[in-house]
Amino acid sequence: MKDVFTKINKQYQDKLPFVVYRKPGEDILKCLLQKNDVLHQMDSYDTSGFVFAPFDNKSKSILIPVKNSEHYQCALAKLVAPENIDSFRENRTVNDLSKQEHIKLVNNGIQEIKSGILKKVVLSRKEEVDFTNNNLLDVFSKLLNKYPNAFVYCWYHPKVGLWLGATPETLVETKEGSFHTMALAGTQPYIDTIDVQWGDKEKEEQAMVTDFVLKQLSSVIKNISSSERYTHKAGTLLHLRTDIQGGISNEMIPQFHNIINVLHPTPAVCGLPKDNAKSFILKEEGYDRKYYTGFLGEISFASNEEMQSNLYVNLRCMSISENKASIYVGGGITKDSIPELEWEETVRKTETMKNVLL
Ligand SMILES: C=C(O[C@H]1C=CC=C(C(=O)O)[C@@H]1O)C(=O)O
Repeated sequence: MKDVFTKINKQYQDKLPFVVYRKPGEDILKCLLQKNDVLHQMDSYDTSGFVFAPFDNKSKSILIPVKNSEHYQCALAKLVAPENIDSFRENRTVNDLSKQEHIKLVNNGIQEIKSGILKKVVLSRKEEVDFTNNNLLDVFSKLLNKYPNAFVYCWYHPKVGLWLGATPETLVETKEGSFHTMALAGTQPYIDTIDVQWGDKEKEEQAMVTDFVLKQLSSVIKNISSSERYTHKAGTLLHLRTDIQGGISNEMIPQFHNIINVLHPTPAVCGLPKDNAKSFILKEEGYDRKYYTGFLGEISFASNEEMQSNLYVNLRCMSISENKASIYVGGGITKDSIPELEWEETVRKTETMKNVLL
């Protein structure tokens, strides 16, 4: 692992693109080090590499191609068991201006829902904190250890920026003809147990995601089925989760971008109806989400041998520039949302990143 970290440090100092990541629950660290600083914008999925896609698909996704990169992988030291992660602690100071602005945004969202234009909208904000730790890989190691069930990554391109995250949400996994995704929504703090009750608001907001995903996929994925809804632990938070699976054949691979397009952005990060929610977000949020609530991960569709993909929604993430880390957080708004509680949920979500920074 030390060798891989040395190579990544050198790559970063040389201002060359790289990504280093670990899939949920695995103990293998993988990295791709691009040999030049070309910005590869993706036109199709008929390729192999690591995709980094923005929320707004009007901007193109970026690929670190396997073809132009050195790739390494190594075993990780034994991971901290998820049970050992601290429960959520209330230890935060509040920025009153951000709070007022977010509450105003949520109130606007609720109005739009009450007027019938939207059913659900996911509203977010960006919070800046000092980033004084100049050892990037130290922060990345903390993410790996604290969030063993998350997809943990550090991604860099000199023409785009530096991003880190630990996301609990899978967008799409395909392997040997099988397809898997999830509907993840609804949040409460983890306090010592996952045996918790969920309110109607959370159940409804998560059901909207499940229904949307099942409906969208029914025409493109074979034998689609879904699990019971259950509680999923993500660091110091809990979410409601439903697993959705089906079959995908090699002939469907050329249609892969359609599958992505019907799903992304799901109502877990955007809203319903999708187009109205997206317009509302782009107009009202007042900042650029960039790659937050986009997606990222491996695709391997260039050869006939090992066609597979592992893509995750970019949540619980931050971008870093100079001495500032920008932490991105949001939450699903429905007719039953209480603005003050929605604000508190975003504050709790910032802790996923703050836990490794402060
Ligand atoms: C939009 C985010 O979370 C989504 C995923 C899980 C739970 C969510 C919620 O309870 O609102 C969100 O839909 C975020 O973490 O910024």
